Amino acid sequence: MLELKNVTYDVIEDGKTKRIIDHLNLTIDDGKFVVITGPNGGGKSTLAKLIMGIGQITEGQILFDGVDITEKNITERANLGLSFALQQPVTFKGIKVIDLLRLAAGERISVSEACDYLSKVGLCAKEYIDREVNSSLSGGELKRIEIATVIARKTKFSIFDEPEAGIDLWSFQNLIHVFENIRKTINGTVLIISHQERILNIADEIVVIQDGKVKKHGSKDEVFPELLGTSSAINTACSKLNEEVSTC
Ligand SMILES: Nc1ncnc2c1ncn2[C@@H]1O[C@H](COP(=O)(O)OP(=O)(O)OP(=O)(O)O)[C@@H](O)[C@H]1O
Repeated sequence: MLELKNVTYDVIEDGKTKRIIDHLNLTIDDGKFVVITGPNGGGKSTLAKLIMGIGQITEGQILFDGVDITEKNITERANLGLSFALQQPVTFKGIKVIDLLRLAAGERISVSEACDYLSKVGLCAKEYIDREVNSSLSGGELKRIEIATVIARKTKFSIFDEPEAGIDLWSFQNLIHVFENIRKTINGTVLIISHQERILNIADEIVVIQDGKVKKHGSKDEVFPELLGTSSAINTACSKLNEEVSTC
């Protein structure tokens, strides 16, 4: 279980304190598939990073399985079972895709196992397995490779920050199947930041973050209808429109 208690995060901008996360309380139970959504700039990515230890909270407490991880660094949190796929994935010059997947899995997995992870995220494995994880890969390819590494880690708690970002509409259809599959097969907890209706639609719970606070948290059936007509719904409508235009 992940518990955020009174979590506050301030930064200094132009000499002034800017509050990004504001006394936020949130509990995420084990084994849940939770989607965080909300307006741009509401604090979702910042919150995900703070859970992973990328940045130190100003006030409050973060507990993971009852252990206070507030002061723990990224490596310690990763070792306790947290994984994170960034909104903007990073490159690893000199490291091949297969090496990265082996590092993520924590063992020397076979080429065929590594290929399975790549296939899960819709990549034609043999074309990528020996590629270097550098800037020669497109944003969408890097994103999918990063998602594959998080799947390979098989940790208790996986965070995906906007997995749809930078992924084309055709691959997005595959990605939905990836997350539907993760939902069915994963033993741990999954926390996804997303604006996409199809991802929101497979959630157990939806959390709406706005102005650094939890505006709403409840079951999908409770929260989802209220989101219709908001930016999330508009994003979806735009995606559908783009899809129609591109198939013309
Ligand atoms: N280090 C920082 N210094 C100043 N402002 C910051 C910093 N980090 C985040 N912010 C601001 O905090 C707010 C929340 O940012 P964040 O990226 O968490 O939003 P978000 O909800 O993930 O948005 P989006 O849906 O657009 O990805 C934004 O206004 C952002 O500009």
